[in-house]
Amino acid sequence: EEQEEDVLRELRLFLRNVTERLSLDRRFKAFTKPVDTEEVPDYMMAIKKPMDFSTLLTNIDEHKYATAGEFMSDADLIWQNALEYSPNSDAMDRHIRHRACALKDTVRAIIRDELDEEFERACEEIKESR
Ligand SMILES: Cc1noc(C)c1-c1cc(NS(=O)(=O)c2ccccc2)cc(C(=O)O)c1
Repeated sequence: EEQEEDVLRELRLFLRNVTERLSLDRRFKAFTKPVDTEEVPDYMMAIKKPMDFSTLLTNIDEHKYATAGEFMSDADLIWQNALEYSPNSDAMDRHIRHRACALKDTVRAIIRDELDEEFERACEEIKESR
């Protein structure tokens, strides 16, 4: 009903705000759009579920996330994929791994500081009731 739609609208506003703030951080520029398979031809063979900030925003707009937890699972894919694809000791891989680790810590810090536990529980109850 209406109150439930109000909660889900507030969730989408919060998730868009988090995603947009991450997209503005210069450290995370490589995560703003899908990895370019022209530039990185073997990427799709190595990574089964690519993810990036622009795809997160599209998913939010398509009401794909019923809870912040579901959003976190996709947001975590971004840094997990980067660690998986860039495991080597060369400078480029180390660079992307540092950014991936910074992204992991930044997402967790934002959610811990800004997501109200009661609000997330309300989203989970709406999801269970549907
Ligand atoms: C993310 C990610 N996961 O694996 C890799 C590798 C990256 C990643 C992706 C991008 N953006 S891109 O796929 O459009 C591109 C790749 C190569 C040349 C020019 C553009 C940039 C960088 C970067 O470090 O600059 C790294």
